[in-house]
Amino acid sequence: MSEIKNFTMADLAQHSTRDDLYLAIGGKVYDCTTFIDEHPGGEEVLLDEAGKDATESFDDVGHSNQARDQLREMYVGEFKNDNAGKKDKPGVKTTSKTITTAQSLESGRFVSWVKAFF
Ligand code: HEM
Repeated sequence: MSEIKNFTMADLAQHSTRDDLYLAIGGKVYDCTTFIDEHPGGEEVLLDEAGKDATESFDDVGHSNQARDQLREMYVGEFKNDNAGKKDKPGVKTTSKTITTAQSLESGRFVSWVKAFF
């Protein structure tokens, strides 16, 4: 009966319109459809974040405790970010690969310079 619904990134993205607007904040998913007209910060910012993880933008504003309390009424489930971590890893790999390639290029050049000299 009171089973908790889990939302993946893809599930959340299904609710990204003005008439069906979910946001993920702090690992929880909220149905903000009716709240959109009441938001003191306007509808535009909510529409921008619709169907996404809005944790950062929500925190950046420094919302009051009253704002956080309002969230409770909109709770619909837990956010299971299946993309967590995946985003960063390729970037890190690329960087270290670039450095390695650059370094080996450098030493390669140095070796041929030494060979040419002698
Ligand atoms: C369902 C989620 C949200 C709730 C319940 C909520 C609630 C509120 C409340 C009650 C205020 C008045 C000030 C305060 O009490 O802190 C406010 C202001 C504001 N909110 Fe939200 N908010 C939500 C999501 C967002 C998001 C995702 C953004 C994205 C940037 C945002 C941007 C703002 C801004 C810019 C203001 C300041 C408006 C002003 O001072 O002129 N809010 N919000």
